[in-house]
Amino acid sequence: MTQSVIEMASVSKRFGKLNALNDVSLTLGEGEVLGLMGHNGAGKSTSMKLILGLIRPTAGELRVFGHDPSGAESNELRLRLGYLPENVQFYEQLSGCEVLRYFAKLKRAGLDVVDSLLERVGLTHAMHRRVKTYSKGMRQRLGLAQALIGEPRLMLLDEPTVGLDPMATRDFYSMVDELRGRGVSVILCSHVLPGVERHIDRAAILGQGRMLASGSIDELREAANLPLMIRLRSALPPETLAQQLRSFGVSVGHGNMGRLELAVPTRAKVEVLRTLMADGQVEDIDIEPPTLESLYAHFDGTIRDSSDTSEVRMSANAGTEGAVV
Ligand SMILES: Nc1ncnc2c1ncn2[C@@H]1O[C@H](COP(=O)(O)OP(=O)(O)OP(=O)(O)O)[C@@H](O)[C@H]1O
Repeated sequence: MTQSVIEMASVSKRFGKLNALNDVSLTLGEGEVLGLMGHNGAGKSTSMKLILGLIRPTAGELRVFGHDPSGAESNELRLRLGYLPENVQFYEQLSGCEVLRYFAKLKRAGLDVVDSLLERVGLTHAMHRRVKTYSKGMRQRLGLAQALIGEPRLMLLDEPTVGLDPMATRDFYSMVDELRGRGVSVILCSHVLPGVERHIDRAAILGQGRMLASGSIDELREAANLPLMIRLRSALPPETLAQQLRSFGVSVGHGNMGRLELAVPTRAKVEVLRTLMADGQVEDIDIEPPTLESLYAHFDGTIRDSSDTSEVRMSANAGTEGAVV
């Protein structure tokens, strides 16, 4: 059992009459990476600001490294945090190097870290150029470098890959893996980040200020009970396949490039594969478990579909687009 870096118990945050967060509980252990997801206005940034100690909860208990983040130790505590805000802004007239030196001084870190951080985020070539000449992706890289100053033990990254090209996104996730390997805890905050699931230990999905679901991807898959997709090419007509697989609760639809798409209840996976392979008619096959995007859509949909937002349904969804049966 790792030590808790964040303990949030039944936290609510009101802004006037608006309930931005409602009875939210969350824990984060040492070296854990959490994907915090939710629609616009779901309460992600509010959660970040609470953890940073910039605002206080209206109700509930919040501890970061065992302390109240807006209490007497808040300044010391923040030295252990790295924060990349959404839409990061810098002093436009300063160079990238000067920006990092400025933040290094604020964080009481040595200035010698600046060059290596710029190299780490691929900005060495532009370090003496003014930030006003930087592209969106370069600003985002500078923001990441800023968040890494002082070797933080907890990183809060709000929409970290916005503006990054595919190579930079890949480098970013390698950095997350490396941080995790060093025992740094990370919260990645986003609507949904494509490709993030391999790099997170757990996901937490917020909707209208409530925690809709949280757990490992496997736990979320189990709770959502979404079908896995099997895409295949077969010599058999779709109707025959549908007939063969009906008793397993499989629905068969048409996919791209003449392939068939089978929505298969997870519990029936092995039996379905056995049946498909038995007659030797399958020419090509791919199996795709429910993605994080589909899990997010599922849990987010539960609250959007529900008129009473205090009661969240976790219903199974075993349908597929364009089903032929
Ligand atoms: N300082 C504030 N005063 C009043 N309302 C606020 C304040 N900050 C946030 N809110 C409201 O609280 C709710 C949650 O906002 P929050 O910024 O946490 O959402 P979010 O999930 O980060 O959204 P986004 O994805 O758009 O960044 C929203 O309805 C927002 O308008």
